[in-house]
Amino acid sequence: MTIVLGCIADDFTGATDLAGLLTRSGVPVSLRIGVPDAPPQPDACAPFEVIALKSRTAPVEQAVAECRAALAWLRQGGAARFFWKYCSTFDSTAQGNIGPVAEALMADLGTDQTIYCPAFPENGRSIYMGNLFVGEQPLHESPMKDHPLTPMRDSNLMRLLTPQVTRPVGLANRQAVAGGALSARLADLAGQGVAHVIVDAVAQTDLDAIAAACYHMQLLTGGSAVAMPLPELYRTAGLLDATAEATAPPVIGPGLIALSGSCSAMTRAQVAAYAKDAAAYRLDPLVLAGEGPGAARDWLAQQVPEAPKILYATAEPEEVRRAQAQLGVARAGEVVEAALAQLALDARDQGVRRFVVAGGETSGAVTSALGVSRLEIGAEIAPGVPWTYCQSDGQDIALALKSGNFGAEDFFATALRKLDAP
Ligand SMILES: Nc1ncnc2c1ncn2[C@@H]1O[C@H](COP(=O)(O)OP(=O)(O)OP(=O)(O)O)[C@@H](O)[C@H]1O
Ligand SMILES: O=C(O)[C@@H](O)C(=O)CO
Repeated sequence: MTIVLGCIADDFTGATDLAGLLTRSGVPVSLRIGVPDAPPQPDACAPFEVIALKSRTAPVEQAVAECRAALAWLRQGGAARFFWKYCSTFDSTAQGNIGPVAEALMADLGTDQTIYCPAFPENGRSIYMGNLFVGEQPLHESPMKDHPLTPMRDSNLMRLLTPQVTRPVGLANRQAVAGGALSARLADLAGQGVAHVIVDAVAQTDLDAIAAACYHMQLLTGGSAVAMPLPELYRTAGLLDATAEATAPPVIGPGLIALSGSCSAMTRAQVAAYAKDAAAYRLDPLVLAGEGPGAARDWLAQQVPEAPKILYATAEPEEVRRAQAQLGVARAGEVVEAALAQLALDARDQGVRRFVVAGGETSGAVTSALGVSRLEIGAEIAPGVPWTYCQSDGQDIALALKSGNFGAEDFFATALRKLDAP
């Protein structure tokens, strides 16, 4: 099948978030882990293809190269429209790659304008006058200010994006979006040479209006929610006639585990809630850096595969800062990711088949260690978090990859319950 929309996501939880929201419309969606080595086979492609990268904190050159390779693969599969998915909290490092990737994709596609819309109202992310809010807080006052890898200290998307790009940045504000004037505003900005347009959105109706005005653009960028209306728009425009076949999910063995490397505020509450009833082991980056994950692996080896358990490095901001001060930001993250990846492998070899993983970077490390290349999208657990199915070492497994701030406080228990009763 020809690819109708080719999507590139900068982390794994973001990729499952996007794939899950697109799946709501009943279109076939395929999620690949990394750019496939083999060229796309038309009979093995879905109209919506999502390629998951682990490029959010990668240096600009590396992120650009990976995203251009993903674009080339998707174009080979027939895609003419593309979506660059980054975080709904616009997570990027000081040398952020959101803008450079967008500019590189625009250059490859020969297009002069794109939009930036990370808003996700269902999960409390909104944009007003170019400023991003998390719930009622501006981004820079929200818990995202303490993120271990991408602390967000400014809420203004124009100020965040401008240093990342070479061409002018502009704003299409809520008045233009809600007043039906977005297309005119984009044309006006294009006339002024504005290549990068931040678009306000505070409600799903705004996102519907944005998608309707922009679905024809070669490149759209944003969070998952602005992509959600695209399948229906493509259907109406005659670009898409496929509907996903209803297939029964594979039967998944009962062994289960939760692994958390996210230090986001919601994950901290979720870990605390789950640890009340599950066996829990806390990973300390300083111990991991000195002694490796041996003690955690021994602990895991003592656990019953079918019993609820969680291994987590999730910690309060002061503890994260303490580990980073001793190890450096990158090494602190790496030892945790490497340990959780090893523990996932151990768990699989012990017979665990149900994995709930919190954190995008963490999910990237775990999924890669499990040797997964493609995910089937299953039932949604919470907005932006579906169950997914894949094979690891020839075994059917289920993975729920949870973005740091998504899901309610009882997420881990809810996820595992919903696997059997969606
Ligand atoms: N105690 C800790 N000290 C220092 N770094 C930590 C600690 N615990 C986890 N980390 C690192 O913090 C990073 C958290 O990023 P991750 O993407 O996994 O979570 P998240 O940002 O909350 O999730 P998402 O991107 O999906 O919203 C990882 O690199 C992880 O290894
Ligand atoms: O957009 C979001 O918030 C998530 O899909 C994500 O990217 C978290 O890493």
